[in-house]
Amino acid sequence: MEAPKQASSSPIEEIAKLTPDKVFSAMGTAAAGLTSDEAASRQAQCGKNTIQATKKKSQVVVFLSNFTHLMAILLWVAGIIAFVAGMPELGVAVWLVNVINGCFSYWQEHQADKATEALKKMLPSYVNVIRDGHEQKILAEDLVHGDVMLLEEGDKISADGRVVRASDLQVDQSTLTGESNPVRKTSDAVLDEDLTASETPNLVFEGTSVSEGNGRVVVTQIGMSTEFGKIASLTQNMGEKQSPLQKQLDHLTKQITVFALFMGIVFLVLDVVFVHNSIAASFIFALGMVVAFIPEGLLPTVTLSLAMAVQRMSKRNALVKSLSSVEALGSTSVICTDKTGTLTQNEMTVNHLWTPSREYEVTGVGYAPKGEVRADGRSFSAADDDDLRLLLVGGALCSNARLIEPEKEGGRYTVLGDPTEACLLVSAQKAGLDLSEEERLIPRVRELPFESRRKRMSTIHQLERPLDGATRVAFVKGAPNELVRLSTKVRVNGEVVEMTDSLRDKIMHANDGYAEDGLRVLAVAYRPIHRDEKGVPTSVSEYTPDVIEHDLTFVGLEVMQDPPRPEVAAAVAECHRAGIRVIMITGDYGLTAVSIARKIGIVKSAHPKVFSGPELEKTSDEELRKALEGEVVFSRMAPEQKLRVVENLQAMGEVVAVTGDGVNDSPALKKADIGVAMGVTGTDVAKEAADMILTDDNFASIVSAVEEGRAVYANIRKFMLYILNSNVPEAVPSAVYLFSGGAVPLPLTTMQILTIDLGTDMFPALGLGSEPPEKDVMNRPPRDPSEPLLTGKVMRKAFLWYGILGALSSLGAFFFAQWAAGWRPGDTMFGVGADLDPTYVRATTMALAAIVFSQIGEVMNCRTELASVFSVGLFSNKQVNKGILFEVALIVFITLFPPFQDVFHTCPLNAWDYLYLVLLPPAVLALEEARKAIVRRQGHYDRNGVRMDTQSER
Ligand SMILES: Nc1ncnc2c1ncn2[C@@H]1O[C@H](COP(=O)(O)OP(=O)(O)OP(=O)(O)O)[C@@H](O)[C@H]1O
Repeated sequence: MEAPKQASSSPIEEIAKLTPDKVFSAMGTAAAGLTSDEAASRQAQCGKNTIQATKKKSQVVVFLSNFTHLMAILLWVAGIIAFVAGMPELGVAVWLVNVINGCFSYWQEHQADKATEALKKMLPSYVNVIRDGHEQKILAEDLVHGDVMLLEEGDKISADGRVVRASDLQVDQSTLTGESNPVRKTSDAVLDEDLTASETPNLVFEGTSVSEGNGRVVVTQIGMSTEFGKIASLTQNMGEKQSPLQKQLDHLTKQITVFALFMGIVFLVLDVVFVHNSIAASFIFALGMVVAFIPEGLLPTVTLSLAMAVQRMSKRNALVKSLSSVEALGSTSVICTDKTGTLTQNEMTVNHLWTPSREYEVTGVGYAPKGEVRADGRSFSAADDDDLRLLLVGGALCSNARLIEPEKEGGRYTVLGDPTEACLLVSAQKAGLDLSEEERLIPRVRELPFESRRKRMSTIHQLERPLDGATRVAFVKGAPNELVRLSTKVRVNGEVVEMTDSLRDKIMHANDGYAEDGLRVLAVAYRPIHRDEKGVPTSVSEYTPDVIEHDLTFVGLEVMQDPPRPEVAAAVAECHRAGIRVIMITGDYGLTAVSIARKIGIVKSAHPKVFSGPELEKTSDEELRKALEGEVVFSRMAPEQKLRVVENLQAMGEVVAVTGDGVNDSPALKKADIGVAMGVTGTDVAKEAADMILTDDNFASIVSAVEEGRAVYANIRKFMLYILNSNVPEAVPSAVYLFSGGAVPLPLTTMQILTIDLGTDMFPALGLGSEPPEKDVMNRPPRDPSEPLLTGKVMRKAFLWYGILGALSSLGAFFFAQWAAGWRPGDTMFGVGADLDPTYVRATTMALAAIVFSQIGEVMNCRTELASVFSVGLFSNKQVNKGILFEVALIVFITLFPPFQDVFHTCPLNAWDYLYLVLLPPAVLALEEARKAIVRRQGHYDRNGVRMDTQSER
């Protein structure tokens, strides 16, 4: 083969002027594609087909941004004030808080970025090419110029290329041109010099997608030399948008910061008025309060817990594309799901064949062509029965799937392509047909591809031996009611007869019988095409469905089994417990749909409302919404109609997740709160429009993702509950000092408050972000998306319960130390007017240590909302355990070593002190466990927080 040429040396316009056969030689390739060796050598020369990321935001800028936001600036200023007020060690400490916080935030963001980057790599894109003479699936990044790429509806185009074969090929070029109407592409040479590249009808471009038809393309440009590569720098600069939760938190953080400033001013004034301290000393005191209240670390922790949830979801087969989807999943209230492949196994086996003259049984399971076709107590082969033969040949030749033989003896047969089509190949082989021989005798000359809207597909074949007097035939297969409607004749006992109403009834009666058993039925018909027929163009390339798909001769039915996935019934029941409705929207026939829906528990009533596509057209939005309030199944739906259902559900206030796989599903996927695309069978276009991709196409994975989504939200609440509650034990001792007019010396110094904020609180809090979903998380109704993150309930629990427990522990420790040294009520306390009094130092050390130890109990309390923490395992969260060890080590450390004792106003503690301290966590834990037990008993919940009496059904 001649030396490789990227079309950069032969301008794209030149390629457009060539006829298809010349294109091959110009690109050093052939209709049978490149050889693997040639492709490898071209890749070695020109590199991989990737769009290199343009310059990302500099890491230095990203790092520095963690030190320049509002809160950070406040802390910088606070440090300066401390210096000016003559407390340099405090200034250094405040700055240190800021630096550590900033580094920590940067690290968290970096982890979150890494997690999302890793996800992107989990969904590589593939392309079908011809190499070494046969069709293969390769990674898009391995495309080289000269590759012959096969395009089908829904494919994303992965390189620039010249079309060499097109069958109704239409391409959506909106990513390049902004024009959303699909553009028709042809393989003919283009001589018009005035066309721009994107206007040239025989060129296709990277980043665009096939909206209809199929075709073959010779790759002319890859990677950064494609048109898309050239403009990639423009699109890659689009920043990640903040999710609603992140926005809410940003806002909340600002509000709390303002509140902290307000509290600081109040404490300053009170200090001056009540304790008569100097303004400088009061400033320092107030500063401690401000720093204590500012919720540092809230936003990055939330970002990280969202990212961690995204990672956990990916392990459960759900790839989420943005962090905001995690939240929407948490509040999903309706899941609209299709049936085939999502609820069912999509491993089709034809188990019955039906013609107006006979019903056949087909034995054998799976895709192995082993089994037989039986009727009237004997085995039948295609050669025995003309109608049977036509049914099987028509079905098999009107298919694009391929059966792949197992590599090892005894292995499983697999399929390439649509399982609905693959099983037709299997049934034909079971009746003894040699399909490659049939393809040779009746070659396909054109395809009118399957469309969900038409619910059928046709292929046109050239005949050696005329059929019904014609030399061309169209095999049509599709939904039985559609084909019956389009048929004017029927094959009965080898003869062609006129279609009558009674024959129609007979066919539909047979169809309904199968459908009621949950079986999927496909009809096969044919249309002889006479050359001189009126209205039929002479050129096959001009055949359209309108021209071909009418006046059909009905042949028979292929009936296939597609059993529900075993895990789906439990997942549906889980949805119902979780207050989530499941609505089936399928292209399949109503009776089949209802039968499957009943088997998996989606419908329970005897006569659920069934809306078919055509019926929906005639229904007003008002009627539709009324129907949506009850049990309803949507059948024979065109993908476009999903959009209307989604819009109406959203108008009813529901948060909707919708599944889809085809090009036409995109509008509904985009409109949905959570668009869910199928990773295996979905088109690239659907995957691009979706928010989440199921790597196993399984409905149960959506439910797992919802569970994770709910857990994230719950964890963020737990985290906030924890970090807010410690504000109370930090503030109350200072308030006691203020309102006693200084008679009670300050139980916690400003440096000690910073110690809690800076060192001890952060790590256990982080651990709460990785708490796995609680057992009852799917037993609660969906979260109202408008509910604020910080509800009155959370604040009451944080401030009035956990916070007060912490404050009592801390004040108790302070007074305990004073009392142990001989102080009695009425006496002047140790430390009044004497900052370095040893008893006072011990008492403040105890006040500090008591907060840290009571926080150990609190973090355990925060881990579950209602369930006993023992039901999830007291030490089951490793992150929390590490956090606890860290905080205890830190507190022991700063009490033991003299330089730290000076800075933190601490001293070593004795055995009695430690006895007091170690009693705090169990006490705090026991009190909260008792409270939870009472609430559980009142509400009839079990130890796991799961309601015992009812399963909430909606
Ligand atoms: N490859 C095909 N060729 C011809 N007809 C088909 C093909 N696949 C499906 N059909 C027919 O078209 C109908 C609609 O198909 P569509 O893909 O929209 O939905 P579905 O596969 O039945 O189910 P779901 O919407 O739940 O995935 C099917 O019920 C079937 O009768």
